[in-house]
Amino acid sequence: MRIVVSGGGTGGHIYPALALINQLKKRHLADAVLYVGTEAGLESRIVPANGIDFATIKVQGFKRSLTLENFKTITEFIKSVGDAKRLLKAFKPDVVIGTGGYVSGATVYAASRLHIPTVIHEQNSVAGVTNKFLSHFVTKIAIAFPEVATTFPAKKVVLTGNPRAQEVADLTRNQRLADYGLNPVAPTLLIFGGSRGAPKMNQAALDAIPELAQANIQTLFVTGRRHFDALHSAHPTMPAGIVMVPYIDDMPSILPDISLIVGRSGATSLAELTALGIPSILIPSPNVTGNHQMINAQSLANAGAAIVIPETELTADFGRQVVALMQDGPRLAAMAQNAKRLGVKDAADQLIDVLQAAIKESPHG
Ligand SMILES: CC(=O)N[C@H]1[C@@H](OP(=O)(O)OP(=O)(O)OC[C@H]2O[C@@H](n3ccc(=O)[nH]c3=O)[C@H](O)[C@@H]2O)O[C@H](CO)[C@@H](O)[C@@H]1O
Repeated sequence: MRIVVSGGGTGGHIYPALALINQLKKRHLADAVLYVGTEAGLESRIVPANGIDFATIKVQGFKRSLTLENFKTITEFIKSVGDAKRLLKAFKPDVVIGTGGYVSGATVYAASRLHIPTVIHEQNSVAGVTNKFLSHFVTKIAIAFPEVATTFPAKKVVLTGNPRAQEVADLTRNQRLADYGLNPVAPTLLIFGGSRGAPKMNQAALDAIPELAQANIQTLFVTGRRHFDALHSAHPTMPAGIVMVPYIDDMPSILPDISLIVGRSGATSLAELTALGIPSILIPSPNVTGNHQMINAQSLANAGAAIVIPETELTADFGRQVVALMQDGPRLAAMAQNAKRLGVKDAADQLIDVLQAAIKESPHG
């Protein structure tokens, strides 16, 4: 199939799109692929680095209330849709999929106006603004959490899971922690605040470091690119066994060697850690639509796969809590098993089925 994929802004929208493309390629179903993103989003670095054709359009986000700014945004949106239409007319895709972010709003909407079959993938337990808007125009809607189904027109919805889960599901330990100067066989804690990093999370990590060091807990602390320089100047050296880095370019290479994750509860991260069966302590971001990170996290906590700590309830005891769990082998093993039960190991194949159904359903398909 000829496919246009669009999703951007943040890793949580980009990595599922890349996982889908990889699986299409693996199954020799990708005759031609074009990724449409923005220059400003993380996708402009990540997508070309993965050897995928990348085109950009300019988009601006909507404010949630009606402001003068939104009038400008609407004009911008109409312009973005025009730009997207030009790209689509030239590329002639059989199907267009949006994985979230404003850029997917313009691209998928443009496709629907051109009567090209369209699919959106909603990673979260609460729908984002873009996907809510697009749900009225698209052919099919793929979801990863059953809770979100009722937000969308029922006959379009298919539960597929997150394709990134399939990409990592069969990975096994490969001792790549050595690339970061860590002992590749020691139990390891990974701390990261989603794809962009989170200052509150970084602070909690810094506060916990003396305790982690004292307990000899090997730790990989990922700050997020834009926070690294300031943190590194303030803390130029870390205790032995603790490594601070800005970003992990190839997360799947290290995840199988991680014993515990302390992180935000972005949907794509959760898809990865359930597919692999990694226990976690989740501190949901409170700054997201419909508090969806809390709902994402609770679905893992309810299954005994994760411990949830609301950001407002982080205390000076946090470091001790993390150390205690890292030292509790049986509990970690039970949480790992419970996490693995939630993983959807064929999510990319299920999403490909949805793409094929969308193409078939279209009068031009
Ligand atoms: C603040 C915000 O709006 N966050 C949203 C964003 O999160 P965010 O972009 O943080 O997304 P997720 O936590 O879902 O996924 C992060 C992705 O980035 C990867 N990664 C992360 C760090 C790193 O150093 N290297 C790396 O490759 C992870 O392995 C994962 O694949 O999109 C998610 C998916 O729609 C939402 O659920 C989140 O609520």
